[in-house]
Amino acid sequence: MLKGVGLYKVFESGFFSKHRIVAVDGVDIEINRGEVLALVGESGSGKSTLGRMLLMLVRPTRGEIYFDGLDLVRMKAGDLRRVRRRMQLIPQHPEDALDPRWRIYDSIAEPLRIHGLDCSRDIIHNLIEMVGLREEHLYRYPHELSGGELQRVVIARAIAVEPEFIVCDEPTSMLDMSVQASIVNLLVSLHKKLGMAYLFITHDLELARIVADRVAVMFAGQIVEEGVDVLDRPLHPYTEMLVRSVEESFELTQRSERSGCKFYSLCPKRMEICSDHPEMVRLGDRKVRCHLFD
Ligand SMILES: Nc1ncnc2c1ncn2[C@@H]1O[C@H](COP(=O)(O)OP(=O)(O)OP(=O)(O)O)[C@@H](O)[C@H]1O
Repeated sequence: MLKGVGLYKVFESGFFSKHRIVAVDGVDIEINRGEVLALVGESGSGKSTLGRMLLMLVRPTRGEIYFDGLDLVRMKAGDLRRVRRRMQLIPQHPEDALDPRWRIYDSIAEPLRIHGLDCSRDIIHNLIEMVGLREEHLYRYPHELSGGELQRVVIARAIAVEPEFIVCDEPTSMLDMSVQASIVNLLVSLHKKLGMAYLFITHDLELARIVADRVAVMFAGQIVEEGVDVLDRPLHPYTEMLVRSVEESFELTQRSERSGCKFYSLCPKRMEICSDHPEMVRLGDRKVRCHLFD
């Protein structure tokens, strides 16, 4: 359903674009209809940039994105606006998605109005119930809701337009432990009921295990491994290290501009050949970018 091919994103800043950050470095990614793909990796590995690129909220420096065969990168702005209804974002900070001056009712109705869909009272009331809130919440302002309630509102707003694909970008990481589980349960139950596909971005490996059909592991802007039981049977040395030391923070040189494998300097299994760039290798239902499997 959604496919990214050879995606790169370079951020440039400073005078004469002196500073270059390669946030996404040659990613191929595919998400099937109704599937949950978890995207895991440490902070700064490029997960959010990749997620936002797939929604065309960030324009790729290079590469292609296809949604149901439609070429999003070359699409005209008006057509892209129409396709956007079918793809939504649930961001890490729910307050970013809501106008503080608007009542919750208007925030949920807004995407329906924009896309010329039915935004009658019954529809809005049904949406607020679907996310486990009550009618009274509709008439409050964002600052009158808790973090968990705000995230439920953002979810209601995202599902209002009946999307086929949602990027959930660390949707629970800013919430108290006590409400995290209830938001995950809500997202899982909505997925079962409505059947949309999720790209579920998280650095919480346990959460990825619970929600995902498939997991992709990102390191330094690249997907280094992808498949069904990646976290239980890791092949790439980086995934092994990530699984083993979930609680530790590695000293990573993530933005290293060296050629060859990005994980070279940290890899306990590096070989001479690893100074050459490794291609993604397919092993049954698994893909891994490592010379150990050439
Ligand atoms: N708008 C931007 N301008 C410049 N650099 C950016 C921009 N957005 C992201 N970056 C840089 O790109 C890299 C990847 O960032 P990104 O937010 O995609 O990583 P992430 O894996 O989602 O991290 P986190 O888990 O902390 O959200 C980082 O080095 C970040 O500083």
